[in-house]
Amino acid sequence: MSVLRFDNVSKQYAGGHEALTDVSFDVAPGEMLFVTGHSGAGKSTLLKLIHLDERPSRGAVVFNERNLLKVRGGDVPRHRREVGAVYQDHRLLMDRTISENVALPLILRGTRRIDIGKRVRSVLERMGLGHREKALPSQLSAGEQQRVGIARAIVGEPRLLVADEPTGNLDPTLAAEIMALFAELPSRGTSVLVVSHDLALLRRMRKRVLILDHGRLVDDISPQDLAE
Ligand SMILES: Nc1ncnc2c1ncn2[C@@H]1O[C@H](COP(=O)(O)OP(=O)(O)OP(=O)(O)O)[C@@H](O)[C@H]1O
Repeated sequence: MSVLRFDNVSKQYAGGHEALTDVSFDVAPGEMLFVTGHSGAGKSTLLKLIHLDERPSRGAVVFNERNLLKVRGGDVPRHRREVGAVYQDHRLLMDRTISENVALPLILRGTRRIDIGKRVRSVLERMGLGHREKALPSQLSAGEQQRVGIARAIVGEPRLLVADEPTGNLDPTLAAEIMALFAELPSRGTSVLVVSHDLALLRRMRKRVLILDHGRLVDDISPQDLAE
């Protein structure tokens, strides 16, 4: 069983541009992998299809054995709660405290108040932010803000975490720290798919790498091949 499967997926935008062509791959439970490629290769489009910001023109995106084409408009928010997302610009609510930001997905899900408190504290501890619960995002460094974004994405224990250039604006030490946090998630049952064009990072991480070129999946490199 896979967490995510792309079956011959193509995506043509309204203007006629084909951003993805016949893309097929599987993500296993507890797997971490990267997607890379030149600017315009189709990386963000691939994430948009997973997040249901866009729908495929042909083929199927299957998440947890459910064809996402069958997810109707009203069920899209529920699907999005099953997929944690981390962005380069982390999109925190600037007028809410760190713990309020992290609690948001649980509040939306209707989790009991007492459980929300426990889970938020626990995930903030894991991210090394236990002492900043009451701070506002503007009082944190860029790396800390990014960790809050990750805490918010994983607090609901999603089956899959997707991240779009999550270390793009961080220095190499902080980037390595964030990647180490991601690398821990598979052992907790969350698969992780990271879009990055940082080749040095990809080599260092030694995880599976999918390479997109003009919308086609041209390579699927296993960690063993990378290590050679
Ligand atoms: N809404 C849209 N309408 C029309 N064309 C689009 C749309 N979004 C993306 N495209 C085109 O689809 C192609 C793939 O775009 P996409 O954003 O997926 O690439 P990317 O690999 O994420 O690029 P980057 O690394 O620069 O973010 C590009 O040629 C882009 O211009």
